[in-house]
Amino acid sequence: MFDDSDYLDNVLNQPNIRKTKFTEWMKTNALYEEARELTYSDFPSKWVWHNKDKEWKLRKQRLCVGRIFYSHPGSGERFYLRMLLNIVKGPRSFEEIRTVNSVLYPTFKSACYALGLLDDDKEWHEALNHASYWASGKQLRELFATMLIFCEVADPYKLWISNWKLLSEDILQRERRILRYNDLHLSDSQLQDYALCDIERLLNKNARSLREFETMPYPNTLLLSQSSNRLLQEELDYDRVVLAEEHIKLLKGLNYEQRKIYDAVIGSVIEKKGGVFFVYGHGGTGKTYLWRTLICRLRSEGKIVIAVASSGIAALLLPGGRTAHSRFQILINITDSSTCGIKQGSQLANLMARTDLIIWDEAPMTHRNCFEAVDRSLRDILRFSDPQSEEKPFGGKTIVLGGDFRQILPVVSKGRREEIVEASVNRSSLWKYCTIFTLTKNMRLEQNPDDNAAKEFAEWILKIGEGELDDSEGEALIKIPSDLLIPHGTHPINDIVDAIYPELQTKYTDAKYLEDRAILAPTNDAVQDINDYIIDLINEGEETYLSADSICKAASNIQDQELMYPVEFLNSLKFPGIPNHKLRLKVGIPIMLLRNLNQSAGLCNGTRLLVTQLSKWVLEAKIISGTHVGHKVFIP
Ligand SMILES: Nc1ncnc2c1ncn2[C@@H]1O[C@H](COP(=O)(O)OP(=O)(O)OP(=O)(O)O)[C@@H](O)[C@H]1O
Repeated sequence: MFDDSDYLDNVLNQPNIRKTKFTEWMKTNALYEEARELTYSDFPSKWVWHNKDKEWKLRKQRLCVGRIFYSHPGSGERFYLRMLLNIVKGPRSFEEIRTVNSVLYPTFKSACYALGLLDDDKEWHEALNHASYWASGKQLRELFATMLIFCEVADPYKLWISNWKLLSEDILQRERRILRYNDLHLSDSQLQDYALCDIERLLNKNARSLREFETMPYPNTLLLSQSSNRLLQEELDYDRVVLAEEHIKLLKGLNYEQRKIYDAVIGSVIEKKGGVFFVYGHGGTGKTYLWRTLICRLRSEGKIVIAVASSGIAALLLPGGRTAHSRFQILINITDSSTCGIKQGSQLANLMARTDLIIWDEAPMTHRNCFEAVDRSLRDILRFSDPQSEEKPFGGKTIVLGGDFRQILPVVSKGRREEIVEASVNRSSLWKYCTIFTLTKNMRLEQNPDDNAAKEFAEWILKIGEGELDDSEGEALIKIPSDLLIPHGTHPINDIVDAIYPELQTKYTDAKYLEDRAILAPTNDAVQDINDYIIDLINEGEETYLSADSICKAASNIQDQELMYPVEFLNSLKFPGIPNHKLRLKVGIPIMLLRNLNQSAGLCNGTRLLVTQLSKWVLEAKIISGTHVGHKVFIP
């Protein structure tokens, strides 16, 4: 305490003036082991500040929430120190606050960066650099394209120009091999052109282009034009002999119901009659098997089949499958008068014009507006080559929709039951054109006819779908048979992990063991608890990844929004589909991707992978589910 009239020197020389809550916090950390388990923001939850003695003492009662004074991002080191105080536990000095993984950093900002808390291009430079120890030039180009699409790189040109040598290190050898000319020499600008060409193609597969990144150079158009019909080429680039052989095998296996559908669809394609078919069958009735038979037959004859599914993970089960949204360029915010983003005269429009069959799996999951948008777009594109197309559903193409209405219906945000039903494909004006086929025989059970438990389960689940377990309309309580439940004792997480992953510590390196099991949890918090528990069981070095969260400046014009949303608040937010601020990983653990990173490489929302190497800025993982099992990929 001091008065206005006191001399400044006297005030500054008071014995307690140098003791602040903050400096005493570090002193307390030095004195008490138990104090060192808390961050500065958590400290008041267990310790209380005694202003008279200028001392922190252990709290005896009541819980308390700590709050650190706000510091504006423009205030430099103070802002970064504040950021660290939400993370660092128990430091005894300023130096310890700036120490990350035993390295003392010169500034709080550089320590924040080392922890991955800053959104800065330096991290993408380092990710490419780290990955170059493990990855080939081709894999690095894929990583670079992923960064351009998903990582909001601030200066793509700088990233390119500082790393182009790494990104093109395999190109000279590749071209020598292709041209069978061992003395081939390529100049730096030619090497850059080839690498940029590859990157442009990778971006095109995700409906993006280098042209969108203003500072990035565009490759020599002559080189690119060698693959001008890339989309068509991709769809025609199948080994017809292998497909023909596979088709013979699959065709022999078709059951009566599948064969009837096969004949109807093939007839429609061959006679170019067009038509909309809907194949309705519950899980295991052989829809995917039927799609594969149709696809093998037509592709082996050089015909084009576009195979799409409503979700990325279902698309992976189809040979050459993509999500419907990405293949048809369907808008995310779709209305009942939308069309797709397919431009007349574009490669995609040409591909559509040449398409013989469209297969759309899991159709009941998709909003009817999407089918109607594709229908409108196809009529519009095809009327140039055949004016009558405008009058025909889907412009006269043959289209097969498949799925099961007992499973997931379209997601209507905060929608009531009627709204969800109204959004389904069978409420669309196109439904009247549909020829409906039903598959009833569970072929999955046929493979193990003696597995009575599987049979009972399949019957039970079907009864739920048919509403036969309860008479009530709408919501109902379903009693789960006791043999399907995991009995739990005092530690439910331990019980569920033990039941699903027995002997985890010895078996976690076995990809098959991991591929066959999964725990589904209803909330992110439950996922976090289970993940933390499992990660602690695995005896490997751990790497922690923190997100760099900030408010999108374009999203609103509110002044002082940094003040309203301090960083630790943003970090504490948890959203479905987005990992929490802190992600703990170890080599050997299975992970699931939450974005459609690169569908043609099998990387989509739901793909399961096994972590094989970890660096601070990039991780290497092996795919363990879908069509690209065994492939190694790099994720920034
Ligand atoms: N005609 C058939 N001959 C032999 N095996 C078949 C046949 N039809 C399906 N199967 C096999 O039965 C299993 C289930 O089939 P499939 O995956 O095609 O069913 P589905 O209807 O797509 O199932 P879900 O809806 O659960 O994805 C697969 O292992 C598949 O290989």
